[in-house]
Amino acid sequence: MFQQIPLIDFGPFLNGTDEDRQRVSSQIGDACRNVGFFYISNHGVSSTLTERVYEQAKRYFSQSLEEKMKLYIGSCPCGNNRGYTPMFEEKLSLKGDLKEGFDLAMELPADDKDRIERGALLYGPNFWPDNLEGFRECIYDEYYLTMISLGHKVLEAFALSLNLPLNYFKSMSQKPMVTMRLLHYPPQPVVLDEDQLGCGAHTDYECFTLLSQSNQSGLQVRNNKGEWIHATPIENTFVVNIGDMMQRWTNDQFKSTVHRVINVSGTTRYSIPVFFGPDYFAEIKCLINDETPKYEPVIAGQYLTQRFDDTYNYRQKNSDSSY
Ligand SMILES: O=C(O)CCC(=O)C(=O)O
Ligand SMILES: [Fe+2]
Repeated sequence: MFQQIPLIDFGPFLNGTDEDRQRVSSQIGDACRNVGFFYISNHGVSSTLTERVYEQAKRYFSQSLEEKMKLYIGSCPCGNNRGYTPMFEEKLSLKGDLKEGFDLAMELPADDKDRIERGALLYGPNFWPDNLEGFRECIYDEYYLTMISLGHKVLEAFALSLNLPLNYFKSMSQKPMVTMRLLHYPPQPVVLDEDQLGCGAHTDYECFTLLSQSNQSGLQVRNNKGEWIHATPIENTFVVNIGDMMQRWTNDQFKSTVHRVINVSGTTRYSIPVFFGPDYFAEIKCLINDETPKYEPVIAGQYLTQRFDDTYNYRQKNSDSSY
């Protein structure tokens, strides 16, 4: 039963010896098995870069609704879930979430071979604003690509903690489905409508999430007693949490823990999650030897498409969930 979320120094994994990497991985493995959430410090991403991304997020969201709706996620040309999500569009709360977002993922051409020839429709280009100079460079060229590198390191730590070779996940994350979101939560009244939270109770869909939070608290994590534990922001850290694909992959060894956001800070809250999934065609199939698999194998991209279909208003007509 956890009462708090562990903080793990990731520096020795990045810069240390093999022994350091084993030690950090074992701390991470414990956190993944018992909590499903942990913070990492000394992750190598500069705080100045992160601050600049928040500045861009504020700049983006301060535009008029009309301007933002030009990039409405439901009208992105490739239908690959990129662009602007208005308030209440996402239905993790029954009445829709009290947040707006901007989604992007790996920049690939519209005629990407896997997309055209093999139906990997989540691949393709992003849906960028053309009126915000420097936005794309800061968000994508600098931050997104940095987070991809960090994500690969986290996958290495997961591999070691599962007694697998360090590079085990590498061949399955060459063209990874990594969605980054800029999120903006307006303050919400203290009297709560349980059906309308900043982000309703949910688990994440991919393998894991690297989350940066602004100074405002709001994120809560449910422990196995059903108590909500606050994931208070800690400066210069990322919150890392396991998603459903990793729980399936590890046959429930790693926990995809339920969490939600309620912004009662009285002020605006921003956060930047980066959801790290594997390649579209990676097979998510029990990787624990000598255990009976609890889940049917799934193709990662098909699984993720279904999860998006289930939560985004604009995709509801496609939805017929089997997960
Ligand atoms: O905003 C946050 O702190 C967390 C958001 C979240 O859980 C999500 O987008 O899946
Ligand atoms: Fe989440």
